[in-house]
Amino acid sequence: MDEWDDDVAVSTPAYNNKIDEGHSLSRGRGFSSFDNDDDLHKDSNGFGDRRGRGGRGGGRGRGGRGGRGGFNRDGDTNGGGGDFDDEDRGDGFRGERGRGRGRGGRGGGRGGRDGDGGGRFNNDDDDRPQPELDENGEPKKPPVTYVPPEPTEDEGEIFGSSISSGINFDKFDHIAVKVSGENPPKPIDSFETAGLRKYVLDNILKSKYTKPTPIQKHAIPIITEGRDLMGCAQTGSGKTAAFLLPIINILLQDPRELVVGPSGCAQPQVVIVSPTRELTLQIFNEARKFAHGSVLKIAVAYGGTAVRHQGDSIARGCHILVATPGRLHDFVDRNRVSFESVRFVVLDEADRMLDMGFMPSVEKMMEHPNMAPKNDRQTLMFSATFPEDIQHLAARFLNNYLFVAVGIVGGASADVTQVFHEVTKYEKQATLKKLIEDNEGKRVLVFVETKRTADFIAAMLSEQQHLTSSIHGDRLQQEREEALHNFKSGKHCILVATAVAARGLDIKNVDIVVNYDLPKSIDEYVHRIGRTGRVGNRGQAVSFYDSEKDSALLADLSKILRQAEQNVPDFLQGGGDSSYRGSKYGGSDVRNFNSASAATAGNEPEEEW
Ligand SMILES: Nc1ncnc2c1ncn2[C@@H]1O[C@H](COP(=O)(O)OP(=O)(O)OP(=O)(O)O)[C@@H](O)[C@H]1O
Repeated sequence: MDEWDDDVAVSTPAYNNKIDEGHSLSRGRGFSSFDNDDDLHKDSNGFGDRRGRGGRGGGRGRGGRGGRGGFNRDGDTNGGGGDFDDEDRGDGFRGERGRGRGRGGRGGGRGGRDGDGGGRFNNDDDDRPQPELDENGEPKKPPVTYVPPEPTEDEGEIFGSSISSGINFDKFDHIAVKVSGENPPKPIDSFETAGLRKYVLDNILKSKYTKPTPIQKHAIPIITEGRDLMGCAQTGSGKTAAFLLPIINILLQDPRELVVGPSGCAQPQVVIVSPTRELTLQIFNEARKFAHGSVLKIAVAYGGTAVRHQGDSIARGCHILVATPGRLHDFVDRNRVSFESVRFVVLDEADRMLDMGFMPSVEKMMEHPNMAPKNDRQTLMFSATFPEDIQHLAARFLNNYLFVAVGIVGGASADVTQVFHEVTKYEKQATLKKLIEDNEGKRVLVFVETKRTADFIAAMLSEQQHLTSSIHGDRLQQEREEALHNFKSGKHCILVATAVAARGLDIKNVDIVVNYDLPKSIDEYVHRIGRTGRVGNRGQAVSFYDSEKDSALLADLSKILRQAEQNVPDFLQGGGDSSYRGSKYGGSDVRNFNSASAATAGNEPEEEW
């Protein structure tokens, strides 16, 4: 047994120990009935009407901070916790987020056993085997033994992962771009004239990229010239390659010795962090793709997997390490990874990485005694959304950076048609069923608010013979990867997901994104609907608007719709001030650089934001 595996553990609920086979009521997921529309939404009071699931408790919501407070060092979000607790952050702090999420859920619920008064079933009478408890009264966690499949060596698979660009790809060139900061370099026109090495160019060719997207045109020379960058461009517009290509090119152009310290402590030259495991894995595969055939070694570290396996691979040395913050710090704390040789730090989904939940992990990394000071490294941040308050927070990690905004900072992809249905919570199930029936055979990604709803909806659709998977933070990592694989491969046409799948995931042929539950923030909405309509392909987003629950989002939604030149339904009209911190068309740099150093291309702004 690996000592680390003891420490980095997940809860393995009895109901949840199979790999993804789709969902079925008969598999004992603990749903006693589907006529519980009411029950499905009743949990917002934080009480654990768990209907026999026995595990994740009711202490979510406001009561959610009562538990362990989330100092799970792995940030291993497989490990139960509140119903919203999905991402792979490092030091917990989940309970401090706006909505009072929090790991407290784990302690509180247990079907009412702990006297929270909420549970319909009193588990005193429950003769099912109860989990063994640890010294804190928490269910003892079995070690994580999941070893993910080895990354493919098959060229066809390596280069076949990209989404082919769609009919609107050329329209990217008409989006206004604003670059601010001192002395920005000129954007490139083509990959061929960007001074990239042959390896990199060959791999671009094999990826079937014919020309750079706007963010790539600007980011490639900026990074190549050694500058720090905050890059903001719409979902599905190639931000990953915008940082990977120049970084890989520099590592090949100006190679430095690959260092592995005493007892296998790797010293990566590039550290890329992202908020979720699946996104981390995706970036890892993208990095392997663009570095294919070269000497560069790429490694990955994310939670929910056996630590020894990843540790062994990292200990062989890596130029590029792609990681979730929790697992990264685990390796750093155990002297398996050191920041001594770091040349580049990349925060993907940077606004998420810098919000309250992840900020402690990011600070810990950036301010680690081994980490090169910001003048001696390049720091790069990317996202489709970059609220101004987060930009202020980001600035302390950046050195005289350039800010690139392609289109409106935080704007939705214009290639996604956004449709809204006004529904009550009681009508959501029927509306979803009809939508799925009307779109038989289409690939549909359904977002819900809670893990519990994700399981419920997945089971409901499976019961109706729609092959469905679900992905959320209570599923084992193996199940999560299987679910995603089944959806990507088309084995299952429907994937029901919590916020864990909202950002970054690049899945081919997602026809429709459904917001069964609308998210709380407009940025989250933009990321979610951005899972379709990528690289110039058309997509559709259908959102269920429940005026009782979603009215706080109303002004933001109507603004986002107008910005994307889409119809605003009557029920979304009005709504007072938008909380959305949109800015002038083309985005805004909080440093208020005047247009002196701004390079603008494409259409001029039509609307003030
Ligand atoms: N220049 C290009 N030509 C054609 N396809 C491209 C190009 N650049 C990237 N792509 C493809 O576009 C898709 C989306 O890219 P990527 O995932 O990097 O988008 P993103 O901007 O990071 O989106 P998100 O904000 O959702 O994370 C990928 O499948 C990628 O392979």
